[in-house]
Amino acid sequence: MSGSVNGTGSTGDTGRTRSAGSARPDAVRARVPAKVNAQLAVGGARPDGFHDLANVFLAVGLYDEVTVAPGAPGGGPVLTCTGPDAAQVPLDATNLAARAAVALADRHGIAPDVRIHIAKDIPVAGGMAGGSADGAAALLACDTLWGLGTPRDELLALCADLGSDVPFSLLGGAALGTGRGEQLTPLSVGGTFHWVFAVAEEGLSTPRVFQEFDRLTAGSDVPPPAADPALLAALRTGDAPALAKALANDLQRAALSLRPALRATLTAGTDAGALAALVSGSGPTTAFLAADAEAAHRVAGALAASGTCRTTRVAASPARGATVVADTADPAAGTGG
Ligand SMILES: C[C@](O)(CO)[C@H](O)COP(=O)(O)OP(=O)(O)OC[C@H]1O[C@@H](n2ccc(N)nc2=O)[C@H](O)[C@@H]1O
Ligand SMILES: Nc1ncnc2c1ncn2[C@@H]1O[C@H](COP(=O)(O)OP(=O)(O)OP(=O)(O)O)[C@@H](O)[C@H]1O
Repeated sequence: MSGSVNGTGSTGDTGRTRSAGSARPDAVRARVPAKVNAQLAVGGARPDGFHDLANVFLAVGLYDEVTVAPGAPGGGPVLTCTGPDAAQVPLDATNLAARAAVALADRHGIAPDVRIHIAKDIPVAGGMAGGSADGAAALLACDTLWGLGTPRDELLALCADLGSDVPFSLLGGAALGTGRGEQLTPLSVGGTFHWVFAVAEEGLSTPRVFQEFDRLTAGSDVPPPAADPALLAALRTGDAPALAKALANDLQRAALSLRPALRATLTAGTDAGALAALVSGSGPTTAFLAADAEAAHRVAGALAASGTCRTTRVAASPARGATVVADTADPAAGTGG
């Protein structure tokens, strides 16, 4: 699939365009992980429509790869995407990877003429920050392609403008997100956690799930969100059974209200021996913490056989944030996917 996006500053606006350096690579590929929310504490709706969060992000080893290469002058970002869910990925200006390229180019006064290929392995609209991941990866890859050397804190600020989950996709590892989730404090993780993800037949819209949260909590006192010290200690010590006890997602009730069938998936995973089961972020992907890698594969097999999900994935955490994995020196870094 491919699509053309005419981004800001891409239509021959030479007054704002400068050469961004000489020794630039022909193509740059960045790898970026999905996330699971070990804790998602949600406060009441703010005047701007967002919700304050205490969001304990954990990057998991399921990856998209975003490759960028110079595009036709004046053409703006042109997108292609491959992978099992590629048909659900928009290839126009709304794609977070295209928005990231345009935002970075605008910041530096250059033209966002770039070909962007997304090799998508993260489930789409699954509460695993797949679009956010592509935004962070495209930002990093374009920064390298264009030789800009944008400081890390500026990249993180650009990420925050793109979406609440995007800064964490750049950072990776584990972090507490406050504000709307974009203000990050890195957390230490003392071991490897093994997860199974059950991917649902159809995605859920994140704004729709927050709306349902508001509907379900209307008239009740929503306490200010706070990170659970027991959960942070479990992460720090790499204690899977303790983490299992502390996992919590305030959006779970809303996701289950919109998609009651997810209850059967959660039950199938715990019946199969998962230490804990919860909805991942806004869902509908469900996440299962397993005692070790072998147990994770057992739980995945049982979930697949249960008929309560479309597919299952096994992944470990923590994982590195968006990382450049290849540039022009690697001929495999082309955009053909
Ligand atoms: C559910 C999570 O994935 C948990 O990590 C995130 O909070 C969602 O992050 P995201 O997809 O990057 O969301 P954004 O693109 O920033 O916002 C999409 C929509 O989700 C709702 N939203 C998002 C984040 C937040 N803290 N409060 C909200 O109410 C708003 O309706 C917003 O318009
Ligand atoms: N690069 C992208 N990949 C996937 N979806 C994208 C992308 N850019 C924009 N979108 C749009 O974003 C919507 C949400 O997709 P995404 O995979 O990011 O959901 P999500 O994982 O539930 O997000 P989050 O966990 O951050 O709330 C999709 O339905 C799609 O229309």
